[in-house]
Amino acid sequence: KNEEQEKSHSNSVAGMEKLLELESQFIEGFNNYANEMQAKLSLVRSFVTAMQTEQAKAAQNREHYLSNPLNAFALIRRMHRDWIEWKNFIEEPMGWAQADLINEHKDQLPSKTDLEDACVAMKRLKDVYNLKTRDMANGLLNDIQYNVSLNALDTYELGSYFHNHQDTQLAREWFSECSNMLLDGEILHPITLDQSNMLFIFASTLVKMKYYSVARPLIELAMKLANEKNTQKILNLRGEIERLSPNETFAEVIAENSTSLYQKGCRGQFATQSKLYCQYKFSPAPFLRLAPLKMELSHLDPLIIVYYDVLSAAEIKQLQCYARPLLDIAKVYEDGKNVFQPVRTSKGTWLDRNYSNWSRTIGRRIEDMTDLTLNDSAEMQILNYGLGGHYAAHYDYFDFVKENKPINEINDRIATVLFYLTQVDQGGATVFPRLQQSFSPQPGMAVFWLNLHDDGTPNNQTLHGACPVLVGSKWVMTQWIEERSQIYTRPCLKR
Ligand SMILES: O=C(O)CCC(=O)C(=O)O
Ligand SMILES: [Fe+2]
Repeated sequence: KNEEQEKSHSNSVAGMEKLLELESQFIEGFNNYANEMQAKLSLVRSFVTAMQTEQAKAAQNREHYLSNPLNAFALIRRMHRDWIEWKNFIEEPMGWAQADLINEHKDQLPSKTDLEDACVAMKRLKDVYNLKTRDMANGLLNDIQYNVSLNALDTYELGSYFHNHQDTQLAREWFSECSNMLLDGEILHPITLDQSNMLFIFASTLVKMKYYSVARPLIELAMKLANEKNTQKILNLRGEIERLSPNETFAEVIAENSTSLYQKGCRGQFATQSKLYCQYKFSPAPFLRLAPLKMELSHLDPLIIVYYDVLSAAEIKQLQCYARPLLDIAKVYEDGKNVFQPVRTSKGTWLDRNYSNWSRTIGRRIEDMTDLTLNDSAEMQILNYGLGGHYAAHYDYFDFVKENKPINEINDRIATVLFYLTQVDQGGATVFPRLQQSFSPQPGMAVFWLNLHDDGTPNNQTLHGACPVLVGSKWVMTQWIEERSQIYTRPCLKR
């Protein structure tokens, strides 16, 4: 199970590039397979033609034909040798190299869990952004039409997943999309030759699941395409649908009025407040006199400050190059340890600030931005989100009160700095639902906020989350800053 989570293909867009590369190898293999078949086919065809010509010559008068010693000798030789060789030729296995190629990479292929995660991510996108199933299937995502659509097999997979997970309303919607595609002439399975039988099988599955109204038009089409062999069973199924369909139950469609503040934020529906003010930050480092930081005060309690152009394009490239080969499933802290949880779907890696000169520079800049020290703080974490990748609303502090820790062991995360390395085409905002604040990623921008009150207790107004990425590859870097080493510069105040 653990190993499977390490792979978790859908959890990072950059991580999925490996799959695309692998598929390109498979395609090349299949192309070779097709070429081999074609070569074999043309050999067979030319042999058949030659033999037919010979037969035609003989047909006029067989005895006369065979009375020529050349014809007689050739026939005997052919019948002794050639046909056996052709038999061997036919039996020669084909496509083994290609099958081996796939077999060798079997454990790099997405698992059942990966596919299920991907289905869950599709539902998350639908729910958070209030998308219609039909629009999703057709590549219309939040009013932007992409030149991409799902095919019948994709929609069938989603229908089956939601059916198996008791979401019959959603299952019906995806099966209906699948059915519409089939009625438009799409093929459900590329390896079936008998279209009518394929429709029959799909319709009987739908009948078993009690989606009679989705099955009905399919069975009509199957009837049209039927051959003698399957007419009777199609007729039987049609009868069954007529008999059962009055009992069909439709799940109640829940009116869309329960939009949470989090969802509103993700949809960009918070009233756009004027940010408090903007200024240049010239201190504490003398260097800032020359290159002040552009900051925008966004919220006072908890304090939230946004910085613009605080990472250069070159630094962003460095960070991504460093992280790309090291991406591993991101975890969350729970009961004293770090574990994988579906509330956080991304891949990431840690970066020691002392890794190199450029990382040290970034570390110093964080201290300038925050007026805090990073002594004893954890490493920086670089993250890349995947299909519908998100981080559900959470706090960055630990809340040791809940954990019953003695006071001298308490060292909480006083602040967070969240850098955006990329822009996200759609979705992927960071939302503070209780403050009704949302931030859309822009490369080089950073959000800094304090997680604790001045007396060191957790400020639950800092609840925040990363909205699912609808379209894009979202890269961020976070620095969680710890409390205790701030003692000389920022002593905690009594309430
Ligand atoms: O990626 C984001 O927008 C937020 C990430 C975050 O909250 C975290 O990593 O703690
Ligand atoms: Fe966070």
